[in-house]
Amino acid sequence: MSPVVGLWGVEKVFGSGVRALAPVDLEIQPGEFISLIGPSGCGKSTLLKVIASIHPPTAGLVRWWGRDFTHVGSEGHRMAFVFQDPTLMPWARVEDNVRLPLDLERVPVSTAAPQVRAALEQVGLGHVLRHYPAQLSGGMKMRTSIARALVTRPDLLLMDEPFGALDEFTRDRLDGEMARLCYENGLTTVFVTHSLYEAVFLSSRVIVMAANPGRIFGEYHIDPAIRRDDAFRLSDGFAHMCRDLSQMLTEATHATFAGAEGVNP
Ligand SMILES: Nc1ncnc2c1ncn2[C@@H]1O[C@H](COP(=O)(O)OP(=O)(O)OP(=O)(O)O)[C@@H](O)[C@H]1O
Repeated sequence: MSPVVGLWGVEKVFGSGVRALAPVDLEIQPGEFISLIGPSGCGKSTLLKVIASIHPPTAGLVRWWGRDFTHVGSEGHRMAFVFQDPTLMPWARVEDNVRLPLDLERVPVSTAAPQVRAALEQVGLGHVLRHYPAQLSGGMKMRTSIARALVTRPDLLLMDEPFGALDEFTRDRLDGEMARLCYENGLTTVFVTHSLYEAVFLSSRVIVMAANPGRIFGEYHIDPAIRRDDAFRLSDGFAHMCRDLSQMLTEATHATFAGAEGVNP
């Protein structure tokens, strides 16, 4: 079976000359929850945007469900992106914000309404359909943004540090909700984060990146069958995995500096 997304020998050099991605090989399998983590500037967002086809690669091959990007968007091959900023329309009610992707596809409002309600219920916001963004907390705004991504029933969810701006308590709660949502539905997810605790809590595979040039340094696997709940967060196993990953991140950071010396003498 083809991976959901496959990248082979993918490089990205920006017009400024910055080599954001050295050759990257990555195959994302159905149902995986992958986190991208690594030092600032190592190309996490760039890699996510290449996967989203927001950035075309400079070299290499990317395939979505075994085909080129023109096939993405059809039933069974849908992708959605969640940014760090919830980017809600302030003048529109929550339900209208969430309906936006369906409006853009010209889905009739009567057909869209149950999908909008279901997406909002998935993120625990079934009771604020008629609210405006200004009436929501930061966590609720982000949940609305996630509902807007879920409303198209994506097969691949891409998230660029979605909870980075939230307080730790809200973030932990949203992590728990995301884990439940993604694992229960077998939703393939790629998630950029700066938090190794968040990466361990959420992921079935953590990709550790190094910088100068941006590249994959290593990966860390976590049993997808583990229940992502408070008991897991407090367990010795969790602490052990965080220590392992922290060690790998330290090595990636050293490799970053070694790489920087090599690339920019
Ligand atoms: N649109 C762009 N044009 C030029 N250079 C860019 C662009 N986007 C990113 N870069 C550069 O590419 C490199 C990788 O950036 P990227 O944002 O992917 O890293 P990151 O790992 O996500 O960083 P951070 O953790 O700080 O968010 C950086 O040197 C950055 O300055």
